This record gives sequence, C-alpha cells and structure tokens, in this order.
Amino acid sequence: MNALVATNRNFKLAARLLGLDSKLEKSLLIPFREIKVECTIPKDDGSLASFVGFRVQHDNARGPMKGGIRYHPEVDPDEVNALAQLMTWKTAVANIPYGGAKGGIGCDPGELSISELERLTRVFTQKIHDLIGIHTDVPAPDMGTGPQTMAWILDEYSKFHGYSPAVVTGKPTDLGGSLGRDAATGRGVLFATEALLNEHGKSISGQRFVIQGFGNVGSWAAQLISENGGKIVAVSDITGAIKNTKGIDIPRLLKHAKEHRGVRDFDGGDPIDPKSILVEDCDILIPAALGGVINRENANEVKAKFIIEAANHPTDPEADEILSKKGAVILPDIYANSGGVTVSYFEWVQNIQGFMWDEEKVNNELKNYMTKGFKDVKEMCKTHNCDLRMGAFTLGVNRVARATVLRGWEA
Ligand SMILES: NC(=O)C1=CN([C@@H]2O[C@H](COP(=O)(O)OP(=O)(O)OC[C@H]3O[C@@H](n4cnc5c(N)ncnc54)[C@H](O)[C@@H]3O)[C@@H](O)[C@H]2O)C=CC1
Ligand SMILES: O=C(O)CCC(=O)C(=O)O
Repeated sequence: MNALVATNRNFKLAARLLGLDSKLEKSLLIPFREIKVECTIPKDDGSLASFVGFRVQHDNARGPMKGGIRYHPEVDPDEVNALAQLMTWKTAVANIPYGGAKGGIGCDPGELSISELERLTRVFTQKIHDLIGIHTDVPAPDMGTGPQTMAWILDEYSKFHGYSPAVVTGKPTDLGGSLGRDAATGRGVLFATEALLNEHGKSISGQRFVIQGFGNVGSWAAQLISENGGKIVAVSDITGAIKNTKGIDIPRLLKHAKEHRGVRDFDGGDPIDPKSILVEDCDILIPAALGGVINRENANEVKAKFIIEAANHPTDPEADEILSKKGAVILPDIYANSGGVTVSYFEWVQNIQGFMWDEEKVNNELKNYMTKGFKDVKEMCKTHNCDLRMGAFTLGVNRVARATVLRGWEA
C-alpha cells in the first residue's frame, strides 16, 4: 500500500476515535507547504546530472517543523509527504515543541562520489535555504545522509544567513552536534523495547532478535541490545543477510560491516536470502530500513511475537490487521524511533543556549522521555480501548489538534 494512503488511513482512524471535527481533521491532514526543486550538478567527469529534491513541511502548530532528509532512489512525493506527517505525530508523542517535516532527494548515494554528494547537498540547500531556519524548519539525517551531510547544509545555509548551528541537528560534534545523537535512535529503540517487555514480564536478556537494516539505527540498536544480553540471531542490509542461531558477535560484525561496507561475507554466521529476514524465527523483529516491508504478502509468515518499528512505516495497515489477529504486538514507529528526534531537540536546545551537555545527561534525559512516552501511549490505549499504534496516533493527533485550536484561524 502506498505510504501516504497508509499514513492517512491511520490518521483518519485516530481522528474518528478522538471524535475530531471533520473540518479540523481536514486542516490537520493537508501539509503546510510542499517544496519540489530541481538540483543539477556537474559530475566529477564533467557531465551533468539532474535530481529532484523535496521538502514537505507538514505542520507547525506545536513549534518549528522538524524531520530528516533522505537520499534514496525510491524517494517520491507521496513517501516524503507520509514521512513528514509521521514526524508531526512523532514530535507530539515525544512531547517536544516541534511540528513535522521531511525531505529527500531521489538519488543513489552509493553511486555518487563524496564531492558529488557535497555539490548535490549544497545545490539543494541553495534552493530551500529561505524556507528552513532555526525557528521554522530544522532538518536532520535520515536514510542515506549523516553528520557530514548536515555539516554541508549548515555551511551553505550560513553563507546566506550567517553562522547558524541550530539550523540542522545530527551535525558532527565539532560543529555543535550533540553527544549521543549518533546512537540516539538505536538507544531509544532499546529503551522502548525495555518498556514494552517490562510490561509483559520480560527483559531484553535472553530474547532472540532479528534486525533488518544495519545502518545508523539498526547497527546501534544491535550493539546496545547485545550489550544488554539480547541475542541477535539474524541481520540484513542492502548487501545481504546472515544468520547465527547461537547469536551473532555484534562488535565483530560492526568491524566487518565498516571494512566491507555491509554485512555480506561475514564469517560469524551463515548467509541467508535477505528476502526471508522478516520471517526468520525470533522473539522480537526490528525492521530498521525501508517502509512498507511488512505487508499482506509476508505478514502471515512473521514469527516474532513483538515487532519494534525502528524504521518509519515498515508495516502497512493490512499487515497490522493480520499480525494483530495472530496475537503479535507492534510498537509503532512514531513512538519506537522517536529517540532520534528527541536527542535532535536536545541538540537544538544546546545550540540555542550555547551550552554543551555531557553524554550521560543526554542519555538519561532520553530515557526519561522514552519512559514517559510509553506511559502516555498506554494511557491512550486504555482511554480508547485500542492497540499501541492507535494509542500513539491518538496521543499525537490530540496534542496537535489542541495546539491548533488554541492558536485559532483568524487571518
Ligand atoms: N537516522 C535516524 O536518526 C532515524 C532514522 N529512522 C528510520 O530508520 C530507518 C533506517 O534509517 P538509518 O539507519 O538512518 O539509515 P542508514 O542509511 O544509516 O541505513 C539504512 C540501512 O538499511 C539498509 N537497507 C537499505 N535497503 C535495504 C533493503 N532493501 N533490505 C535490507 N536493508 C536495506 C542499508 O543497507 C543500511 O544498512 C529509516 O526508515 C529511517 O527513516 C527513524 C528515526 C530516526
Ligand atoms: O532528528 C530529527 O530531527 C528527525 C529524525 C527523523 O527523520 C525521524 O525521526 O524519522
């Protein structure tokens, strides 16, 4: 199912549970602003290459719009719209003073050299610099981008507006990035998983995990889960998939993945078909790569009892229904992966204050936010007699609706 259709469907279900006025519902659904730009760069060999870049600013009722920038061949307007909308509900679930946005460029970053990526990022920034800003819209990394991308955006933006470190988060720490931001989404996934398991009388220790994606989010989640006694029995990325029922040695896999740019050919497990990763036998499945990967084609085959959505919208609504009939418990993206944007918020606060926190403070505050977020989601599940996805959606949508009504519509 198309990402936007799926996201709108979840929003409308939540709006119905909340009894939202239909006009308010419509106003919350329509994005604040959609930007589409052409980005042409000279390649290293002198030829020209053109790309399409997007920034969708979904809602700013609760504060500056916030969300990552994705570089991936499958980036399209509907997906960016869906991801921007998810950011609006996510920042509200986390209860940080932001709205939602998302951006992306349809490109394969693996096919571009570092200097081509820098040129592409600078051209994209030139096209959107008037529409982003510390108090309007604050980008961050997502799939295919990272601290270096944020450093280029910061530098290009600063040429037009003066040096402004708070205009992006997820920057290198040498440029005002927060300690702990790199690991934050994975660490948030750890805290979210602990909160869920705790409720079911279980702990991370001894549980068998499967993780799809071994980039920023998947690799940090794997590392922190294994440090806490979880057994990672299978991992995949774009290069391949490996399985070891005795538990994969994650520090060794991290070293291998760094040296070989992927998990393929790791000798600490057996290679398996990457397509089977989501249906491998395990207790807990963590999709940490693309959207829409759990769908009606494979949902019936999923063995995990718990699914922790580290990726954005990895499960489509049809799969949600199938899995819930099977008794699986899904911890939804807008709560489960909110650790990244939460520490982005801490980074922005530190930049504005001009005062750096130590890593322990960042991690402790993150734990407080994730613990409180889980309690708030559960409270909504009780109030509306719904599952965790609708608990999170009703929580986020209700907070944004309240802020919207309070601000009013007078022109
Ligand atoms: N970076 C962040 O702070 C946050 C990221 N997310 C979400 O987490 C997910 C992963 O993002 P990052 O780790 O930042 O991206 P990344 O670019 O660092 O890593 C992506 C990983 O997915 C793998 N991958 C790509 N296509 C695949 C496929 N077809 N099958 C298996 N693996 C595949 C790549 O090989 C790589 O290991 C995305 O859905 C993103 O939106 C959510 C919240 C915050
Ligand atoms: O850190 C941020 O501002 C946004 C991270 C993001 O794109 C996401 O949570 O999906």
